[in-house]
Amino acid sequence: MATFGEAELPLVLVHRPPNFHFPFKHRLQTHFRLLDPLDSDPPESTHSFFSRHSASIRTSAAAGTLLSPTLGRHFPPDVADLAVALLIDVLRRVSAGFRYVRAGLWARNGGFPLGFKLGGKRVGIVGLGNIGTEIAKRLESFGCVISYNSRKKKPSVPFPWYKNVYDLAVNSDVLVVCCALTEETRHMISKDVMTALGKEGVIINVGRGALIDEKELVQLLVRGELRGVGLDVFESEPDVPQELFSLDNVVLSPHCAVATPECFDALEELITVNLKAFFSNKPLQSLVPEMLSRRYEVGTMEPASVLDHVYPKGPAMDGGQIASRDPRQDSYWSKI
Ligand SMILES: NC(=O)C1=CN([C@@H]2O[C@H](COP(=O)(O)OP(=O)(O)OC[C@H]3O[C@@H](n4cnc5c(N)ncnc54)[C@H](O)[C@@H]3O)[C@@H](O)[C@H]2O)C=CC1
Ligand SMILES: O=CC(=O)O
Repeated sequence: MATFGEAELPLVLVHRPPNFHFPFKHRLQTHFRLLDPLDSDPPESTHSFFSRHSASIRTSAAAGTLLSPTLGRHFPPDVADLAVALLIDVLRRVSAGFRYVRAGLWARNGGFPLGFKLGGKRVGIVGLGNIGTEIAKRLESFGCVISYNSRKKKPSVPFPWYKNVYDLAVNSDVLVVCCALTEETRHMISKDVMTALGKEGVIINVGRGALIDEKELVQLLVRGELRGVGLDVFESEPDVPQELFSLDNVVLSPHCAVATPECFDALEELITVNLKAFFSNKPLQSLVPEMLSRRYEVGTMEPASVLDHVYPKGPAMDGGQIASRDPRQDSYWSKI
């Protein structure tokens, strides 16, 4: 069995969802020695890798666990920009107009069907967290009327709150979906909710695909029972329902709302700073609630049980992040 104890660089065990491809891995490798169970052949779960190499990891100099919010403060503006871009595209038919021009239909057939105004639309935000707040800020400045649904009314927020997403849909022209995916929120945008939004309704989803009942969404679109949708996320990424490809009122992007080089640079910087602070016993730049940010000293706990301790119910892998089930938090993730 390999031993990791003699590595000169601090040893970091990477715990990531399979579909997160860690764009800055090479740069982090100049500071840390990364052990990524998913790079094993065949790929392994973090738990089994941890157990298998437990003895070596325990004798390495820096046994401990670091969990800290990483993207949190960097990505919401980028995700919000894409959500607004999708909404403007659906309403003003930007991509559809491009296809029309490119196919030579403008010259052949003349005028293109009118798009719809953004200003004045009643936008219901599903999940007014970091991203939802950025979206609200942007859309308010376009003259939209904002309201939201979340588990609880947020006392400092001026927008009307709807206790359930159905009532939010009844009172909205647009639903922007950006809440965390949990057992509770899976398929929260159900057929009933979409029907309540109505034939002139638009849905934008930058949260997670499974927040929407995708089969029902496709059926409603095929039957012309929604004005349009803009989707960055899908239930079985990267598989996208084929029916969507031929619909002109559908705008699709490949789960890239967060993916700007600026965001990844900031993320890499934050991860590096946090890991360096961790290895030199200094305070982290970004902290998670106490329960998740403990340091486990060598020998005080079996490494495998550290993960069980941090995720008492097991990590909720939702397709792009590790979401905590801790009810005190809205969502939590760590890319490392
Ligand atoms: N498309 C992309 O590239 C990205 C997508 N995301 C997704 O966006 C989600 C939201 O991110 P943030 O705003 O930063 O998270 P956040 O934790 O700040 O906000 C989540 C919001 O969801 C709400 N929420 C949770 N459970 C709910 C429920 N049962 N009903 C109604 N609302 C509920 C919470 O009240 C909270 O306001 C993430 O969980 C992630 O899935 C995040 C980053 C990038
Ligand atoms: O969807 C991306 C994420 O960081 O979450």
